[in-house]
Amino acid sequence: MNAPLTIKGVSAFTHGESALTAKGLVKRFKTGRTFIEVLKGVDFDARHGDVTMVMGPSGSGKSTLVAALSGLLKPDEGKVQALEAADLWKLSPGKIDKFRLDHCGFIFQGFNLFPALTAKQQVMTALKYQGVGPGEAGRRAQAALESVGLGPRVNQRPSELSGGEKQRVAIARALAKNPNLIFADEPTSALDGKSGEIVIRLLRQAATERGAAVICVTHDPRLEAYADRVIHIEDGRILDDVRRTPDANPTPLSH
Ligand SMILES: Nc1ncnc2c1ncn2[C@@H]1O[C@H](COP(=O)(O)OP(=O)(O)OP(=O)(O)O)[C@@H](O)[C@H]1O
Repeated sequence: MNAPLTIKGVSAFTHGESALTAKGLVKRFKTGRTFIEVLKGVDFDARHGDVTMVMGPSGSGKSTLVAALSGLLKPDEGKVQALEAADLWKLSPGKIDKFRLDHCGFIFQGFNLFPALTAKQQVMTALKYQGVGPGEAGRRAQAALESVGLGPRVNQRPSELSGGEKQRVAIARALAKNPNLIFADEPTSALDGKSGEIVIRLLRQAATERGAAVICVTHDPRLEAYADRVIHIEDGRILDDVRRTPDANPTPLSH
């Protein structure tokens, strides 16, 4: 699958082409009087069309790594080249925000939905921030929600949705803007097997069909079946990095 793709806001790219390259990432946190080094010189890269899983024990630095790669948390040392940004952390804070808005989709554990908004309004709001007009935003929000199987739920608020449905709204919101980079941090951990499977399949689809580079932090070894690459991190260092072929028929997560 090598057809060049054109995605809104970015020049054509090809499956397998580099989407993001980080070199020598170091992050320290101050705890009391001492500093703990959570990332110890991490080199990382991700390609268009790949689902890259980041796995490792609790506290190993996975979320910190994703935050540093995605412009959410400035590393103390190192460089992140992402899409056309040669050095993300050299950009002004406003430009980093704009980069995230234009190119990144985030799917985190807590859903981060606005309690007062319906599913459709959640997705529309994200698109409006990007400058999409209300009519177009409405159409794209409806389509995104239908694509995650929430067509009948578009007018429901978070309190009226199950955990799995909320996570699907968060995915629709992240995918509606056609992001080139998708960062997911434990996207299935709060979900039952069936909902988790829908979520990981949608991420797989975004990589395969749209050429998004999906970077997914997980504890769940069953998600490996959907990955093109599995990176193990321990104590702030990458231990191994294995390329694989995603399973054609992964075992259902509900089993
Ligand atoms: N803002 C912070 N201030 C101080 N320490 C922090 C901060 N954020 C993270 N840490 C510490 O950094 C280490 C790595 O945290 P991180 O969240 O990256 O790990 P993780 O691998 O994602 O863990 P988990 O799988 O439990 O989510 C942990 O020891 C954590 O306590």
